Amino acid sequence: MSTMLEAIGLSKKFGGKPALKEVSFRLERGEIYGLLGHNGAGKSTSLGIILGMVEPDLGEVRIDGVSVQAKRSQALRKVGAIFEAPAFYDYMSGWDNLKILMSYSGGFDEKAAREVVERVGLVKRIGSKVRTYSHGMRQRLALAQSLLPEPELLLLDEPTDGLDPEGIKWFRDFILQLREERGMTVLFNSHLLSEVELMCDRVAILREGKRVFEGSVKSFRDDVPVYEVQLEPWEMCMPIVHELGGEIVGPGKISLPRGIDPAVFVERAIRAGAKVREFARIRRSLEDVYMEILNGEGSPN
Ligand SMILES: Nc1ncnc2c1ncn2[C@@H]1O[C@H](COP(=O)(O)OP(=O)(O)OP(=O)(O)O)[C@@H](O)[C@H]1O
Repeated sequence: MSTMLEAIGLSKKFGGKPALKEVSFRLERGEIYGLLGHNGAGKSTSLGIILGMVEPDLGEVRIDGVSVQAKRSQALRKVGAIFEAPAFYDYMSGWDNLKILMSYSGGFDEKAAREVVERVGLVKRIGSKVRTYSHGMRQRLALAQSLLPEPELLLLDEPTDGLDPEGIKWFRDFILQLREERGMTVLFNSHLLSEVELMCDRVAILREGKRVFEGSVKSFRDDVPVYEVQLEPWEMCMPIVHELGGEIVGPGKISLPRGIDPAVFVERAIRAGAKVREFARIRRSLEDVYMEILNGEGSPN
């Protein structure tokens, strides 16, 4: 694998207030990477710096080895992006918008434009005025525009924001297919954790401008198992939790403390006179991990 994007020690202050503090991450070619965090955590600032639209106070971004800060247009040659609300001319058709956008950057290529329009499923409506487009159709047009430079790296700012469930699923399948067919590398930020979980290989979580977590979605799902046990009588729970740790998560239900061998826990519970009614390995979602980290319980890895 080779590195597609490197963000190295990015720091940025706005009016003396830090928005990013020494944030680094790296995307390998073909990776889908999610940038997560609460409102104001620094996600858009990171994307802005990567796109050369925001100047970092410190740090550098390299795309395929080329510095965005030193050689912006060369570095961004292989990049397609949807950043902030894409500005289209509402009184023109989707097609004419694409024509204009292409003419800004090297000239109109009808064949390439037809291909992207087909790819994003806008063929039937590409001749209609953008003012008549739904939010989902605008997003498709924005995606078409981001694909025009035949990018190897896509940067997407809240791409699923405001889409309906069908639109969200379409977007997910679309991105996964782009990666499958072209080895596309994708970096996006989102608040939709369930979607991020389905799409991303790795995620970084930012909190108040600092990167507080980076990890593979698969690893935190599989490597840090959480077990739940249902005991009877349920009154047994308190003394057992008191002795062995864990958390009561329902009547008679204990979430086992992390790191303890579940067999040891169950054996102790039985010895104490409890009956084990249910025992389950719980799959932790990205949301669980996100909440744990941002609520300050520390990193799971
Ligand atoms: N142009 C700017 N001028 C002043 N402050 C800014 C500017 N851009 C961002 N900030 C501040 O920097 C911090 C990080 O903002 P940023 O937009 O990067 O967060 P975010 O994680 O993208 O948030 P959201 O999820 O709400 O989009 C915030 O405190 C924000 O108010």
